[in-house]
Amino acid sequence: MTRIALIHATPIAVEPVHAAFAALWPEARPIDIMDYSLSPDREAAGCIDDALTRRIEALTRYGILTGADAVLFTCSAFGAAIEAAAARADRPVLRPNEAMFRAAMDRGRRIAMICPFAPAAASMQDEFRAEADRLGNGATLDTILAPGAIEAVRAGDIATHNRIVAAKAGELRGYDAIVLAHFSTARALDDASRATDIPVFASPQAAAGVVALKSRSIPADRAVAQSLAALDWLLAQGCRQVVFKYCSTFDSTPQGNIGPVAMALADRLGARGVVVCPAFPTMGRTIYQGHLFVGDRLLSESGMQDHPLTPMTDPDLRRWLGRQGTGPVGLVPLCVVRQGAAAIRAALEASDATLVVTDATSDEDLMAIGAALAGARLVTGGSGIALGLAQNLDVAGPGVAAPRRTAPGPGVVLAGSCSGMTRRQIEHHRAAHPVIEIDVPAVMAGTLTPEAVARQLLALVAQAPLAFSSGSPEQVARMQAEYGREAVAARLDGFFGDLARALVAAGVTRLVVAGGETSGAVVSALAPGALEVGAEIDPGVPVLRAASGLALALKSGNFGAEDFFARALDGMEDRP
Ligand SMILES: Nc1ncnc2c1ncn2[C@@H]1O[C@H](COP(=O)(O)OP(=O)(O)O)[C@@H](O)[C@H]1O
Ligand SMILES: O=C(O)[C@H](O)C(=O)COP(=O)(O)O
Repeated sequence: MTRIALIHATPIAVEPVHAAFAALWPEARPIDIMDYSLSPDREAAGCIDDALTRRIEALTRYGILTGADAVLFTCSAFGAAIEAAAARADRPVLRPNEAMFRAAMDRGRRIAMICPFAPAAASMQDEFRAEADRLGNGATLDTILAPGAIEAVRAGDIATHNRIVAAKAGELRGYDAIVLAHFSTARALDDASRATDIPVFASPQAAAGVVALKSRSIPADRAVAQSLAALDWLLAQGCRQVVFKYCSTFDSTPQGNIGPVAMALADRLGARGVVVCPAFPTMGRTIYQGHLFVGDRLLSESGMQDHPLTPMTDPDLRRWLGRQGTGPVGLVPLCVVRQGAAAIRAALEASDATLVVTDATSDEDLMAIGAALAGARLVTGGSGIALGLAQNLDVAGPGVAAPRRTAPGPGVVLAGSCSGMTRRQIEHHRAAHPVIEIDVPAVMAGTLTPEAVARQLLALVAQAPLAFSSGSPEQVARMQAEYGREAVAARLDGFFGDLARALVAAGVTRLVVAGGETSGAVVSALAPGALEVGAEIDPGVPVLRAASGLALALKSGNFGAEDFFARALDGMEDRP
């Protein structure tokens, strides 16, 4: 059982943080280390002096001596000292505000912090500044003191505390998010959320993180290194379950990257019997006897055998992983999955293999697999695997925020996927909108520039134009034979990235992108920061909104119905 040393500088933080653990992570064992002189001493010192810094370090060492897997400070007034202690510790040492600040910055740049304990304000401002600088997002934090609130809670009058904090929240205008400064203030989260339309965040509840990598088809050693770095970061945030998400068509080559990355993550986490389940039944991706199907076809006959970067020529997931050097791979067959969560868990635990392909042909199977994975350190799968994982988390969340608004504005479609579905969607779009074919040989020869295509698109922007590079398997094979697979992909990635940048710079506010790699290139070039997930346009493809107001739909080549492009652009329009 994971042991977390909680270090409290004030008694008023104890109850909220325990309540948060009980709700969000009941399997953990939080232990309390209390030095209630810290908070008044901090107030008297007026800053984090040497003596306080040494005390924070000693407490961190003591927390580790108790055998804790991580140390969490519950008082917000010691940021720099905690950072210094963390640098010397051999396991995660966390400040209370890290996750909350990031969650708030995901909502936009203008953040307000309601702060009942004035001496904590300066160091929290510093922490916020450091995080905003690290992310380069230009976020600003205004501190709003809430006189009387801390005194009320110290006197046990929670109702008054909550009323004061909520009243402050209700007065705020023009902010993208409000954060509540201390663990003790989290008590007022519900009241404050009711008092305002602005999303409100508190420390204990803001504790989830996603890292999006573009590692599907880069060299395996780089994919492993990037994934391990992401894992370390997530562990440092205190994450207790890590999901390695890959495509539900298992996009990879005999060199990787799913097998090597999954093995490296399992090794770092000491995990065995790790589930491998790319099933996404809603999209026709099912697994039976370890073989992946797309609709009523084996994967290798579904069109994926012609994929430009990751041609999937073998539907046997165990054999495919074996070619990627994973060693023997286990199987939990459908007949066991149908016996339910306990049987699945027992089968995974009994397996000698590190990786275990798990059959699933329906959403009910994914729910049972999800239940079996409660507490598993590592899970791997397509996006469908998430279906059954949420039930293990009793997360109310920090309140539902009002969706971001997109200024109605010009919309453009970019297609780099060569999948059959994308090519049909392009033809469908052509019937009512202008469609421009990007001349790939001219791109490779350097005679066609992204700026030229941007100019063509912008001239037609009122009619929802589309530009595509998507070629038939024969055209793709010709380009690759002439220039090499990686060179074509890299050049087109760069082209789409520059094209998207030029379009957004010229005022495009709605962008639909077809193709996973192509979407990765566009997002890397635009660097929009965290994206808010909105309504689902078609299964597996939501509207995404950036803090800047830009709306995106990033579509796997295979996903979406034939009329997807126009519907996606339409779905991004804000309606009164
Ligand atoms: N005409 C073309 N010839 C060769 N390769 C192409 C062509 N058009 C696009 N590509 C490449 O095909 C790949 C498509 O991958 P991706 O965008 O991930 O789509 P999907 O989601 O269908 O896998 C990209 O690497 C892209 O650069
Ligand atoms: O066809 C598929 O299943 C896709 O390649 C896929 O899995 C993409 O998934 P994503 O969730 O859109 O990355």
